[in-house]
Amino acid sequence: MGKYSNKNKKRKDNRNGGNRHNSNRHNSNKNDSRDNRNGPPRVKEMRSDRMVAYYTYQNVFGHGTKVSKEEDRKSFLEASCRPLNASFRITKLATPEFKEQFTARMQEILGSDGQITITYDTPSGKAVRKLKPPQPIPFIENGWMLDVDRSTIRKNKGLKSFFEFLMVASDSGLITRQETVSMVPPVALSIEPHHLVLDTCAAPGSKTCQILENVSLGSGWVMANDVNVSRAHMLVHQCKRINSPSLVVVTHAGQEMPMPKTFRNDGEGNEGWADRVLCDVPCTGDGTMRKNAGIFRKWSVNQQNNIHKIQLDIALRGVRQCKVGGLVVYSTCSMSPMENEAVVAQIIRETGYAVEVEECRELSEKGFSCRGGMTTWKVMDDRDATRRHFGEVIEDKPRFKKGGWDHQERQVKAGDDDGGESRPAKKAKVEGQEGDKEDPCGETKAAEEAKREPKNGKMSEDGTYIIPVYDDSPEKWSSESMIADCNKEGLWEFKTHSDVPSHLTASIPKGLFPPTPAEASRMGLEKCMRIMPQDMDTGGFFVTESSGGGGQKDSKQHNPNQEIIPLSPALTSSLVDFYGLSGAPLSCFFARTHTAKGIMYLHPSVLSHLASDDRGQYKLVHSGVQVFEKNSKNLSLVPYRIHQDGVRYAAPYMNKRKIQLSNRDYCTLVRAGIERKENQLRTCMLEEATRKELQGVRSRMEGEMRWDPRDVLEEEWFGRDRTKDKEGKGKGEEEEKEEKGKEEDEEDTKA
Ligand SMILES: C[S@@+](CC[C@H](N)C(=O)[O-])C[C@H]1O[C@@H](n2cnc3c(N)ncnc32)[C@H](O)[C@@H]1O
Repeated sequence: MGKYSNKNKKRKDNRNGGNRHNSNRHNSNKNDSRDNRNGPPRVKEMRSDRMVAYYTYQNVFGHGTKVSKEEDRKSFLEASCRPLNASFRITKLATPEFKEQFTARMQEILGSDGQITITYDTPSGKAVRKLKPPQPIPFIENGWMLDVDRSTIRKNKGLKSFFEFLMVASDSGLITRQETVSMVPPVALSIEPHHLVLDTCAAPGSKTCQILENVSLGSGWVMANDVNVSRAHMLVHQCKRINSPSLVVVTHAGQEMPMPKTFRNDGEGNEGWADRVLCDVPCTGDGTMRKNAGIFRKWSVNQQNNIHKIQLDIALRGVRQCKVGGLVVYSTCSMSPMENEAVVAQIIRETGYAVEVEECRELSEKGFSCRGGMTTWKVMDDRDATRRHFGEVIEDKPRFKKGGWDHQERQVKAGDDDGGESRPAKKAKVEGQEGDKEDPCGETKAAEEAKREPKNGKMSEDGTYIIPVYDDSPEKWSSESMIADCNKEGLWEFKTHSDVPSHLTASIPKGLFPPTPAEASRMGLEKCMRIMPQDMDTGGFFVTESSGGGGQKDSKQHNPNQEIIPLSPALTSSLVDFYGLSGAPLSCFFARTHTAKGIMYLHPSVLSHLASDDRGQYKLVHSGVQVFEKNSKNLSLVPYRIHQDGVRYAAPYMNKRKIQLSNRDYCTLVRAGIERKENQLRTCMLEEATRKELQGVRSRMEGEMRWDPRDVLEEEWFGRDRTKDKEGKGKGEEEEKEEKGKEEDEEDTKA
């Protein structure tokens, strides 16, 4: 009881704005968490005074909405502290029947209003809430939003069957669990089936999948890139659910994406190759605070300033790859103008206004609610970050004097980072400036660390979190007061670029500053789309659609790393003979290694694009869909067998080794497979009834093919009679049984 009272007291303090700078705050949260094992649930405050002071002074609250800035800030704080509701899309590739059945089943499980209740923690113990039915997302085709967050779906017993149902549908590739705002950029790209699309920062790949669904049914294709090789493999894994030959995955720094010769800017042409380019760039991610509660604590202005340059370079390279007249979408999950409007403004400047911000009608016509972009903002520096890094500053006067840096004030005294010795600070090593410059994981360190914080998904909206309250009196909204609040949090403004001390000009370049009124009137930044958490009950997000392309010189080259190996004529003709392939696009079949373990199929126009890469610049991570697989087992009957991933690209051309299974027989095979897997059995150990059914299927298959698949295949490929072989070696009964079991295993796998 005592512990609980303390927490209540703390809550009260916080509500009154007390204890803001308590350095033990995070430790006490840890204790809360420990106490929670036996006592009442933990109460945690979601608060970043620095972040609120910064966005208040940036005029983010009240911008682009009819609501007053006070109300807007309140609803922002209220929404930010609530766990993010889960959402998903039924993919474009799903049949209308599936969509119908899926929706009906989902509604059956979740029921109408109030059928399912969930239990959650409040400061006074457990409480129960009725779940509202899932709602369609009006601006996303087949998009659905649930009335519960992901973590609760996973953990709540009442939602177990729904969770399992979702997982099965998701594993089958027919639905994609994806955050609502993350579905927006692919829609803004207005992709048509014939489009060639470049996704510059693609991992883990939810947007790539969405794009791929749109081009997979046409002649278009997607090049998905990510600088981080292991994340690029995650992307391959994610996209495997779609199994499309229209995807190629490469790994490059987005700002150095190679440009094949045909499209190179050699002074004559200025054309790019992509119809659509998505630059969903790495960012500080403060819009994801509803998923990553730690964002509140780790939030930093310097991270935003530092990441601006890389975002700009990736976007400029994306623009260069885009055909003139194509569309480039730039997006982040950050709310900061430094990572958003400032990048867009600089793209426009650097391309000599060749790029124009477009209005995205497709979204606005479908009830999509967002705010326009900002046309002006404040450039600030987190002075506390410098102090935190070096230890206490001896002379605690304003250090950034107009026109320069006061060297006297760079003396620091003993601090954690300095080994206890007083010495001059290391040059320009300010938090986030070096180490955080390019984070291979796609997020700044703060965003990464924030993920390790407790998720707010565990909490409910009804009081478990304390929503921070700020003084809303008119004088608190005056410029002076807002600046004072920022300064108190260590944030200092640079009015112009000439105020920036020389050691900070790398992280605070001229391009970070807002446009002049004349520039702003030409830039159209108000057509950018700012999504605040309170607008549509989502995360925070920023999207800009712009037209135009070209405008940048081609630069660096990469080492050749080709992985596309044409098949030998002998291998091709044996495949053609064996499977009776007729009319198949054989030139699109290739291997990735010289041992040709897998035979892949890639869309012809992707192949021709890669062929135009005369210098072998593309570093390929993945290309095409596997159609055949080398059969390496001892008892192999078929040197190359059909691979499940690419069966639909080979089957239409096969005139041999193909039979039509009845639905009943198909179900028998699947059921036997499940039974075998669940009980970890071999086929010969299955229930008698199942074995009999399987025998029936086998004889019907053999009847349809008019030969025993095993004997004929073995004779064809190995020129020997299997029965004689067995007799000749005089195998024992046990050995034969074992072998038969293995063969049956293989047969089942093939089926
Ligand atoms: C915001 S995430 C992209 C999310 C992705 N578009 C999706 O929908 O799943 C940013 C990605 O950019 C990658 N990245 C970071 N720096 C990069 C760079 N210089 N060039 C290309 N990709 C980069 C990161 O590895 C990360 O996967």
